Amino acid sequence: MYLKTLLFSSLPLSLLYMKEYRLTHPDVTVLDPPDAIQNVYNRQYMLEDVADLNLSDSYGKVGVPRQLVIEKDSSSISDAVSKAGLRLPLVAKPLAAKSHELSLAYDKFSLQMLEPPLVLQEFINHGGILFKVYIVGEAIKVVRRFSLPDVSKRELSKNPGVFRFPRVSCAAASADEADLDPCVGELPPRPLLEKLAKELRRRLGLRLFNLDIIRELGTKDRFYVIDINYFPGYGKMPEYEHIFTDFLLSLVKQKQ
Ligand SMILES: Nc1ncnc2c1ncn2[C@@H]1O[C@H](COP(=O)(O)OP(=O)(O)OP(=O)(O)O)[C@@H](O)[C@H]1O
Ligand SMILES: [Mg+2]
Repeated sequence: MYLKTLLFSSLPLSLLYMKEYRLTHPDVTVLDPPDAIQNVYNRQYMLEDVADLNLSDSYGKVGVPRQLVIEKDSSSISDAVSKAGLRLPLVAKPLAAKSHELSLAYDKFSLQMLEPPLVLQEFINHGGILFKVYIVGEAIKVVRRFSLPDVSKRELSKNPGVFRFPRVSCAAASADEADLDPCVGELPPRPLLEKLAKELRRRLGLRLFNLDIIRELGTKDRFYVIDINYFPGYGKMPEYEHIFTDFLLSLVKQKQ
């Protein structure tokens, strides 16, 4: 059966056009609606659904790092951070998720060197390992990646300043083959990920996305979602050919 599908990435221009197009072409399957996609393009809102979900069961707890949005005025950042009670170090991320110029701020005084608009997020030590959880409709695939190393209290006092760091996902090698400490490298429990993916599919209104998840150092079951990407590089997902084909076939079946 012939299935017409559309993927929309050039936002927000396509938004209006899409709404009209959907009305005039009801036979076309839209994989994910542009307004839902747009929500995960802004770091202020992208993690809101994870925070609201506040998932906690016998397999673990999933939250988001505490964060603060700074719209403008870098001189006010230090006060805003104190007021919000955020702990250093902080990861500074541009508000627009398409920009990847991230930095790590070690001390309060250098916060004024940051350039708003940005999101400041508490840095969570996680043993330098990150879990990329790919979601394709009902399917979930998890891979391990090397991530930023932990920051000790000693380093924190010895290294004042703001450090820009390169795009970690481009540099990071797969940690799947690495000989890792089981406390750090063990994949998050499958039932927990299934629950999380199911809820987020519904709340975000999306079918094609990934989650960057870390496990807090020294814990077995305390997880944080630090980033959500729409339509990530599925080429790096093992078995993507089967997973994607099955996904498209399931759409055909639904249509029938
Ligand atoms: N709150 C945090 N605690 C600890 N490490 C973090 C935190 N936020 C980000 N990182 C580290 O910084 C990296 C990049 O962060 P993030 O994924 O939010 O940025 P990004 O620009 O969207 O990157 P990418 O496109 O590579 O996913 C993460 O892979 C992780 O190593
Ligand atoms: Mg990321």
